[in-house]
Amino acid sequence: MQSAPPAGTGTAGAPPALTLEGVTRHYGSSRGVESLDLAIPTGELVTLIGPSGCGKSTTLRLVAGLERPDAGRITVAGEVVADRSRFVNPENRRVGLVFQDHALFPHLSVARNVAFGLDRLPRAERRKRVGDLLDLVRLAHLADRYPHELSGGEQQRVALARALAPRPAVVLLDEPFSSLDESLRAQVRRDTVATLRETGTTGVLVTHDQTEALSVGTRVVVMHNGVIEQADVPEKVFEQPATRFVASFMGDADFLPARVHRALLTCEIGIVSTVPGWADSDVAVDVVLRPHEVALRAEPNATAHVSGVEYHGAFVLHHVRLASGRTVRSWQPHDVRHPVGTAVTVTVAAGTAPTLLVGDRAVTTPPRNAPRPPVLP
Ligand SMILES: Nc1ncnc2c1ncn2[C@@H]1O[C@H](COP(=O)(O)OP(=O)(O)OP(=O)(O)O)[C@@H](O)[C@H]1O
Repeated sequence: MQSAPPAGTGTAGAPPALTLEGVTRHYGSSRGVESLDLAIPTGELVTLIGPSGCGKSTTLRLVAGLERPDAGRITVAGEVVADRSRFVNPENRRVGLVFQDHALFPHLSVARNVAFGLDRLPRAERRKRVGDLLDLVRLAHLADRYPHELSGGEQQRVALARALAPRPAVVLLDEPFSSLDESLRAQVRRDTVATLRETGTTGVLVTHDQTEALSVGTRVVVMHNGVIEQADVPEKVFEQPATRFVASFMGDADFLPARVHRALLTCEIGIVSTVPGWADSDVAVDVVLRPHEVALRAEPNATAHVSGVEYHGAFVLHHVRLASGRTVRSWQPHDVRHPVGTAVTVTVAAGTAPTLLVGDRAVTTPPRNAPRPPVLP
């Protein structure tokens, strides 16, 4: 499930900055990662997201050379760094690392931290490179300080400068903002992304935060149980999730049993939409409804009732219990609040083209051998 990279990245004719082909790593009987396939062109910033234990860190460790794959091949800027017969040590891969805790050397000054990976450069060149990097991350005035004399955001910028200094082909960022408090986080994230873009650096950024994954990544890779469920541009991952898992993990989603009959999608709440190209179908599916697509109208005779109201500031999330006992959620503007117990009619906002699932997979064309909808009495 891989898509073409977004326009504007990659260098014509150049190999991808990073390629994983069939990369597998098991730990005894537990699956770390399984058959990962991914190609990241130069200049892309890919975000890697998934629940705890899905294999994100294992993927980074394999690329960094801190682990060996059991099978498959990893290529960095056209050079095979790991496969069945070859294993390049971490220090000889063109891979930079930025960790959550920054992992700076406490006994070295800022400048010497940044210079750490540059020992092969002549002294004058090394000094120039360190100066350029400190200018880039706006820390030249703190070059002689030690890590404990820096704020969390400054430490993170030093870690980024240190990772970029040897001109890596790829920088791996393992939850780089999670130790920063909320107010600092957004600023450091903006600075980091700007620095990566300015230097044209290819990045893989692991995050737990869906908004971060969608807003920062030129492409988002969603992992689950050691496999890649979907790798695509953020809009596709959110608006056209490939699987039930991606639909529920990336944003809020409710699922209702539905039917596509002669190109008309219906479910418990009535007609949802037309489904072009399904004119000859009569298929049972599940429809994915996002709370921002669900509209409510108070109506005394309606069979659905508001079962919960959550105030989120700008918006109010309404939980609605349908006649079947199933629940859907609806975002309403902050000045709309239907009290618990209100009878409401539920509809889907005009123009919505919801995701349809057969089993756990999204379908865009009428599936062969799809389940027939139950015959209603
Ligand atoms: N050294 C190890 N020995 C045994 N099992 C391991 C080892 N490292 C990872 N695993 C297992 O491999 C799977 C993937 O772990 P990994 O650390 O890559 O997940 P993750 O997505 O990074 O999780 P988190 O978000 O919690 O950091 C998990 O089931 C984990 O228990």
